[in-house]
Amino acid sequence: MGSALAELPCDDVADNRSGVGGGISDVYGEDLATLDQLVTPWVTSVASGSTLMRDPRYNKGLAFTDKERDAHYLTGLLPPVVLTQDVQERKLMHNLRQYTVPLQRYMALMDLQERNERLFYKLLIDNVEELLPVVYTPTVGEACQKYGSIFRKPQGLYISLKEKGKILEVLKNWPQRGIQVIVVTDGERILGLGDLGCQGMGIPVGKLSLYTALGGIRPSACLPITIDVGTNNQKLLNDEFYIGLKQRRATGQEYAEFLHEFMCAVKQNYGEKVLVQFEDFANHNAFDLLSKYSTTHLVFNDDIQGTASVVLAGLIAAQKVLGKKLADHTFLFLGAGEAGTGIAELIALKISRETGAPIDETRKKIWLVDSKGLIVSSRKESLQHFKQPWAHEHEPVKDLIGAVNAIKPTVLIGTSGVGQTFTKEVVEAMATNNEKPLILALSNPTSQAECTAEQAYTWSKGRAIFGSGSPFDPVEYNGKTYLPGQANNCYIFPGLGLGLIMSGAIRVRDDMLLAASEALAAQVTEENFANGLIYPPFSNIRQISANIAANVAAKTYDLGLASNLPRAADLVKFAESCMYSPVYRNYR
Ligand SMILES: O=C([O-])CC(=O)C(=O)O
Ligand SMILES: [Mg+2]
Repeated sequence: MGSALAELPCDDVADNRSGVGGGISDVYGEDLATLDQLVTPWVTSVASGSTLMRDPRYNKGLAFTDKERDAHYLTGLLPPVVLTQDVQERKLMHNLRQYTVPLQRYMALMDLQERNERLFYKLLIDNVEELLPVVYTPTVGEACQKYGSIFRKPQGLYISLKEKGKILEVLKNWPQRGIQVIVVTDGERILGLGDLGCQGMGIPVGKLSLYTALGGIRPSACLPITIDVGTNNQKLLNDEFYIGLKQRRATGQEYAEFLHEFMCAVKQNYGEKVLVQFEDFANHNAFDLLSKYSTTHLVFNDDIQGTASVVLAGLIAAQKVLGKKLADHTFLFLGAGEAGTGIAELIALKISRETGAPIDETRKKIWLVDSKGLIVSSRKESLQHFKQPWAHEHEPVKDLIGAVNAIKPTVLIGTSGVGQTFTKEVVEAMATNNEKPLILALSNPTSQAECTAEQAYTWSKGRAIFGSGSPFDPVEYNGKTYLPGQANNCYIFPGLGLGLIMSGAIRVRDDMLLAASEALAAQVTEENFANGLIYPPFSNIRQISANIAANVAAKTYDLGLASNLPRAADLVKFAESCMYSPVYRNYR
């Protein structure tokens, strides 16, 4: 026996087989058992008694029925009461709300995930707006900073330089088969918090929880990985609780070879159709890794491509509020790294697709400012390669306010990783030049946001259309309530991933990102627009993800990059039917 299906007798096999995981049988065919036997160095046995209760995938706590307790040697191991999952959920939400410190809520949720996985996902799905900021941005940032101190159980796979030459063996140690999504970081640029080394693990863990909760990928098909090549963070190197290698980062050829071994091992162990999401790598590696592996693997960089796709969706939606086409805007970015240049490139591509103008031309509507000022042609020689396409003809401008005054953008986007850089002067200049300035402060977590929602609304006298990477509460200004949108890539990657997996995609293409953006933009309702929103609320995110997945899958089929045939007639229905449900299963 190898598959999760076989581990426990279970009444509702249908649920088990739904999922992109039923997906297991769809994607891997009936070969899974064989595949398992080939790659697994151990045998799974049927769990019962206390072992069953200690396995978070199967534990139901007080929700085990008397019949189940009887059949699985649990009688007496639990107090007599039998609770429903709904009552358990209410109790846990009540308990969570007692904690006032976000990190305590984070730790309580991580404990739940390790104790009772289905209940964890039920909470997350049913209370997404309340819990997203806890398991994800911004609290996950603080968790990574303190990961060494709060570390209890490894939640993903750690691959350090010590494992050089043995990465394939390390992958085989991971207990689950049928992996469909890997989120990997090397911890060098965690959100806008910089190099957190091995403690970046919180990010792949958090992203993958959202793959399941928001995108319906089975938890057991998700693999968080942290590659530890050292850290240049002296504070961590001096910290006795630091969990990673205490050495400075490997770079250059040593780094490239290690990552190459990893990427080859992943393909060898999981095949062509495993999705590898690169997350929070530093600029100097992120672009190279993406371009190197996008022709041989199913890879996606969330910070470059996911962020680009979510921002483009907001801009497409905003056309309705602003009454302007994308091509009629002038865009200015503060920050010319992964997010900035990634978004800029996708906007240029979209305008080019819409107008037929060559991308070299459409890029000219887009300007970027980095730490040295406006990116202009006279700086070209000294610019990193990913900034060069944005070096347009203009005299040098030394800072953001100078650039706002010179370029007069209609859209201002912050991707600098530096907080409080959209000053009052900058926002006021945007409001002077535009009836409705579109301002996106995308850097995470909240402390790194270029400005707060309150600042954007107050300084623009309530005229800004504002979105941010980290969540902000509604703002009262002049008797009116403003709802800031959260332009975070978590709108995109769960649905995109689902679409790639359900179609059996073998490569990611920009057209799939455009398809994701269009699907997301189409979910914004008149009511949302009336509230000043350019994104739909998260409360409906599973449906949104299913729609994104369907559009991405359709594009994948159209491009001839889908390997799961035949194509389902109704891709939205198919996406929905693939999604993992956290409702408990009955054990026979
Ligand atoms: O994790 C988030 O909230 C968004 C993101 O990818 C980043 O800031 O690096
Ligand atoms: Mg990221």
